Amino acid sequence: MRVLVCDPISQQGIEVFQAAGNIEVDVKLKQTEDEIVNIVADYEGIIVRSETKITKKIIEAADKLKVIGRAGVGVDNIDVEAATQKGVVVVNAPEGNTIAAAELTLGHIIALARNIAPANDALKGGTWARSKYVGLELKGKKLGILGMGKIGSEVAKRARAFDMIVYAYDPFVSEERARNIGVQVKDLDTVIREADIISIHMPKTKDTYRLLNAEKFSMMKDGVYIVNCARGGIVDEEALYEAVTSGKVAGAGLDVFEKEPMTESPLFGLEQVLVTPHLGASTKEAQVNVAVDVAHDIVKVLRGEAVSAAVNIPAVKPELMAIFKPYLDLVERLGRFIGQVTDGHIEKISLTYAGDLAQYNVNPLTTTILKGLLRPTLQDAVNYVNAPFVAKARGIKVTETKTVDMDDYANLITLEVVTSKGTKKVSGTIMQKEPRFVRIDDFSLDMAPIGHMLVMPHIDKPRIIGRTGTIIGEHDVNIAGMHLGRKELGGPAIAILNIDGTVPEAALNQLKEIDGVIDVKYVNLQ
Ligand SMILES: NC(=O)c1ccc[n+]([C@@H]2O[C@H](COP(=O)([O-])OP(=O)(O)OC[C@H]3O[C@@H](n4cnc5c(N)ncnc54)[C@H](O)[C@@H]3O)[C@@H](O)[C@H]2O)c1
Ligand SMILES: O=C(O)CC[C@@H](O)C(=O)O
Repeated sequence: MRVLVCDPISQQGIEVFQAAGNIEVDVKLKQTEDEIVNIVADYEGIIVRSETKITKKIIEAADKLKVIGRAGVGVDNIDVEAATQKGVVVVNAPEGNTIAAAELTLGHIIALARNIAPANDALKGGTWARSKYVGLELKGKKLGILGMGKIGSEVAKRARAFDMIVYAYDPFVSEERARNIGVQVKDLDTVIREADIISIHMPKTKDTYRLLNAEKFSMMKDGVYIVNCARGGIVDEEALYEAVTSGKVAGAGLDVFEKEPMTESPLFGLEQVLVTPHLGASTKEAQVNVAVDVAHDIVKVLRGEAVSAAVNIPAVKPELMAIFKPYLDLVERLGRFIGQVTDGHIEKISLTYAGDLAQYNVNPLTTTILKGLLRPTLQDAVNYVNAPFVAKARGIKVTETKTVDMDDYANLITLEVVTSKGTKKVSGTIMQKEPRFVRIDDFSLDMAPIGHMLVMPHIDKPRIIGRTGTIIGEHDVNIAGMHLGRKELGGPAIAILNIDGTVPEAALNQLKEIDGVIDVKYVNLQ
């Protein structure tokens, strides 16, 4: 078998293939898409870091390809969907560079606070400028961490060692876990308003793209520092330039950029901006870790063994697959649904399997529910293999209850999620081979969990549904179906509307204003 290495990786990673015996390695760096397309049909495996993009065109030309390995965390340079469609496993190395990225972040923070880069430039240019470069002490300052995952947590621990007050914004971090490492969980706007230094450690997703923009900069303290060692694009670079030149932002440390490689930017002309060329993972130790981790997983995939960090393949044993197959789709939808209707930090997830399924090891179903639930926020960082680990690492308690007694359905799966803002529950089953939701909170209903929906808990009274239809119609959104559930006349009720597309924010706000409507959530289960 042959593995193509497209970006430089540590020699120890290559030695893993040599030790495996029957795997030949070709290192071909800095190739264009077309050059890779021309040779990729000869390879069973590919390894990249962040430079080379493994596009749909490459994947489609890769007839023998079984696995793509990312020596690092982010798989945003790999078309995972195209790989999944072609049955190619994508593996990454999610932990090997955590410390390296956390340490570089601290490097940026200290360098900004003490003007190390401009003072260095001035002195080497012949200027002994002591009063110009008076800095700030970190002790007692508030560090606002956006994204308290692996790297954010390590940054927090190190900041606590500097006696900083650490605030974190991350919907998937429990307050208990944050407390254990001395971090206070806050909402986004509080972190933005109160932090002296803001450091980004979240993935780049549609929710985080340009999260720090002109509006957010205007809310910040005067003289705030911004550090981004996560992904380019989370900070709006033009807005940052304006904020630094206006003096709102005292300085910024950037390891990542919206377009990479980035060699020219107006930001490079500002002495308050410290830049590094995506060096977060670039330590000898991290490069050995990620290359060795990903090489071991590639060898396992090529040998047909289970892997620890598959990004796109469910870990379901073949003999259980036939039984679980219809339920995997159902439970993923249960998870995705709850993931989009809950507010607040998730504290506890309870799963109940009632009926025939209770006699089996339902781990694959639980993992799939967790993956569905965490995916809207964590995106590629959570997969079928690591979802339970990711939930545990965030201090989320997961309990599983099984009961074979079930009167109404052959099987009923119930997912209940307790967050800092309340409890939400949804139950589903398979009817005539199709997934159905049959209970939401305490309301019985029967609906196909597909497509776009509006979920509206409300008080059962006239004019709510009519007014809803008018508002949705005014925004040119077509209603395809509707499901209502209520317990008693005039009491709490729920309306689920199937709609033919997304709903503008303005429509959601108008719907929330209707007298009797308790909440409105847009849910996408496409
Ligand atoms: N500069 C580098 O070389 C380098 C090296 C390693 C990782 N990274 C990047 O650093 C980032 C963090 O990596 P990690 O290993 O800690 O990942 P992680 O998955 O452990 O943590 C990411 C955290 O972000 C949170 N999050 C996701 N969406 C959010 C949102 N909308 N709002 C708030 N929080 C949100 C998640 O809940 C999670 O806890 C990633 O973007 C990764 O690609 C960069
Ligand atoms: O490969 C690199 O050096 C960057 C890695 C880093 O951005 C990651 O996501 O792991």
